[in-house]
Amino acid sequence: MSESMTDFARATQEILLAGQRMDARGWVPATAGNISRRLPDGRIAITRSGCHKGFLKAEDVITVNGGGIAHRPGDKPSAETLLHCQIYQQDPTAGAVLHGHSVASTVLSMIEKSPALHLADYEVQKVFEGQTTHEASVPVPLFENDQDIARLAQKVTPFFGTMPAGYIIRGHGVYVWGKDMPTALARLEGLEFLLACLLERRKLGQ
Ligand SMILES: CSCCC(=O)C(=O)COP(=O)(O)O
Ligand SMILES: [Zn+2]
Repeated sequence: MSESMTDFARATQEILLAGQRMDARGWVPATAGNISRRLPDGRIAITRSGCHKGFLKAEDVITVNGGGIAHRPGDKPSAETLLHCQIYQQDPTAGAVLHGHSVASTVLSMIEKSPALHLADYEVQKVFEGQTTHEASVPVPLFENDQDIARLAQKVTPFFGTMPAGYIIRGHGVYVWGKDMPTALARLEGLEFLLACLLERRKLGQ
């Protein structure tokens, strides 16, 4: 097996396990969500469009170039591939990207009319990039949903460097990334925990 095949096989296993974990938490209902991993040679391993992320098979992971074009003709990558490519392009440290559609991210982003949610006073916010204290306020930008993913990506571009917890697409879901899959998963779990806390507090009228 060549070195690049080994990297792809390892990334594929990480993507399959991440899909199972996200499914177990209820964050990728039906065929929602997508998952990717940057390979050392610059290719991006990403889920095929339309697969259930809890039941991914190795053949459901394919590779695209930095512009989101599949290396193998006929392969159909995630409909949101350009958002993954954008993160890898804008953040050279990013090695894994996770996108989910949790109840909390969907409901909160539809209730909240301002352009961001703010996470403050929670110990868990230290899971995010550069965060060392609960005393900080971590903004999570909210972008309007758009079926034109290239146009949506343009709206996100100016925010890179200011999104330690990722971002949310209104009525749609979260995007989170990290240097590797464990880091991205930890950030997703941290963000989803905090969104669930915010939702509980809203229900309590706080
Ligand atoms: C049924 S969810 C609608 C599409 C979506 O938002 C998503 O995350 C999954 O799309 P993909 O093409 O990656 O399967
Ligand atoms: Zn989606």
